[in-house]
Amino acid sequence: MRSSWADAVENSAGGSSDNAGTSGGNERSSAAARSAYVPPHLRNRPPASEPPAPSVGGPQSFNDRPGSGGPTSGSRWGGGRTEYGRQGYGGGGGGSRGSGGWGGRGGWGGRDREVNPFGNDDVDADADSAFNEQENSGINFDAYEDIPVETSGGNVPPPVNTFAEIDLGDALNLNIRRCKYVKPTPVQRHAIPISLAGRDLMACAQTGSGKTAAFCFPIISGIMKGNFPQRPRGLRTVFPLALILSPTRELSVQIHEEARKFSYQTGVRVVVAYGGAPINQQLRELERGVDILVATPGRLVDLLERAKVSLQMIRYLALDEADRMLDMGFEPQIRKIVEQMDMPPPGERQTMLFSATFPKEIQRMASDFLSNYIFLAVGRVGSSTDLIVQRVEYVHDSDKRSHLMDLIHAQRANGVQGKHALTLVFVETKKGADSLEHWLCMNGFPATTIHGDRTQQERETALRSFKSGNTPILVATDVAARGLDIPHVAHVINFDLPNDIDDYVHRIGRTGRAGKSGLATAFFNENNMSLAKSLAELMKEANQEVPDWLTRFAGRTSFGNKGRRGGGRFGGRDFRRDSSYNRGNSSGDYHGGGSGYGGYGGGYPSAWD
Ligand SMILES: Nc1ncnc2c1ncn2[C@@H]1O[C@H](COP(=O)(O)OP(=O)(O)OP(=O)(O)O)[C@@H](O)[C@H]1O
Repeated sequence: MRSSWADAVENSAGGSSDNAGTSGGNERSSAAARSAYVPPHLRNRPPASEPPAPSVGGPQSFNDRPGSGGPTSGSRWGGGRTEYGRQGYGGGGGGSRGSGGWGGRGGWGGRDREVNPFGNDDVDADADSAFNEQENSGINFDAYEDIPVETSGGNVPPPVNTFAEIDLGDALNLNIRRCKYVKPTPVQRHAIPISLAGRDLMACAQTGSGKTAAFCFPIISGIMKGNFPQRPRGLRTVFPLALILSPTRELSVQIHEEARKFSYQTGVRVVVAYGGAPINQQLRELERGVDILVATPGRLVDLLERAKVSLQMIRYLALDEADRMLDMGFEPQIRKIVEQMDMPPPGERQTMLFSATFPKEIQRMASDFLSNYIFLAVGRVGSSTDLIVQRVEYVHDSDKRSHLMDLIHAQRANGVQGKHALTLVFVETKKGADSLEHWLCMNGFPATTIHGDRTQQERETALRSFKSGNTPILVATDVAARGLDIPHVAHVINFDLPNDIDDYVHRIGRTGRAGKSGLATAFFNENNMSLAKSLAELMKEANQEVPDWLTRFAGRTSFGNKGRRGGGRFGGRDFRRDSSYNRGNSSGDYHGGGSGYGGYGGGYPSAWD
């Protein structure tokens, strides 16, 4: 235990045992309740029942739970915090500029006016000044300059250094300037030319490094410029050209918001569909036209079974958090969507898989969805960014709460508090999240929680209150571990460590994003021994100080460490380069790519940047 933090620890303020069970709170839990397959003759009937529409939340005290009390004294922490709920996310944007260039149910219809997602009127002037100042949203590009990049696959298109080098189209370029993106991040430098060249891609890049834009830009640009067959008209079924799948509702909402900014005034219409929100509202948005559909798998399967969406015109498929989408929880739904409905097969669509982590076994499975693909790794697969200072402290379960309080007090004493210092606390169970949130509130720390047992409206309200700084502590299960881009998360605390090192990587990746620094603290004890080796390795790779006691635990193989991160810092990432893979695929054309896939050291082209 570090003395600087541990010195302040006093007697435990009451133990909690939040470690039991598993985390939940994603589409997995709702998947079981999905309606059964609807035969064609019953399709297009109105759905039998709808989930109730979320009510508009009013002002609430302290956190987002009615009746949740707590001390009201203290400068920033006490007092009645308010969260103002609003209607849940309904789907695509609001209107249209009327280009409607793709017929059928794509593009913006003539009647609608497209709402400006940048939220100001004088966007052009704003964009120009931002461009001229050569400013950006604070991203520190120097932090990324020395990151090694590996690509493997045949005929890899060269990377670019600027957005100007790529012909994304004027309207999209203007939006990039409106977003204040001055130059591409490393993953964007490589991934965008690969995708624009029409190649399938499996891309692995660190958390917070700009993967969303890396898959959105080529899709939007491709739809803007593409010459697609007329989509059927007059049916109650819509035919999107692109599908972006993500594992959680909140992440789908976030991707939708980003994609709407990137596609503003391009004529490309983006709609989101996710579980827990009224389906009718989403159907209305779909019927107004959709080019890019962002969805969670469960809600999409529902829409497909109701024949409200057809995938037969899909030209672009992107899986964000692809390893999560293909793990045991989601794989059946993903296979159903991608392989068993009407989506064109690999080779006839372009497929892009993105994540910060990509275990080999998942890569192997993912190759089913790809054709002659390029593998791109920016930094080591599954590594954390050096921008995050990682601390790990030995804390018994019974001491965790008092230790947490000490950390938060220390933050306050250091002046790191308020709107610009949000703290995200990860716990293992939904019950544990509720209990810790309640305890924090009772002790004068404004906290809220997000997990799978809360209603979608509660989840959205909690997230909004956290983002705004009204409730600067968010207690979360893994539902918030992936993809969420929340500015000002200064500290991620793993109150309960996850069982899998990749989950740890995603959790701590909620801080230290887009070139900014962050802090991650983990409470480690005897329950986490199986993580000791991979955690010590990960920290070492990221140039972090590894406590001696953790190194000792890591050295004890009897704790069942998997140690699957071994093999050198920058080597052996594309599973196709493994000798075992090549033994089983001596033809070398497993991916339909024909020649060039000779495996590691055997003609499998690999380039380092
Ligand atoms: N070229 C750029 N210039 C400046 N900021 C950028 C650029 N590209 C992306 N960003 C910003 O960087 C932040 C992180 O991007 P994004 O959420 O896409 O990361 P990510 O790689 O998908 O992370 P995660 O692995 O956690 O999902 C966002 O706030 C985004 O707006």
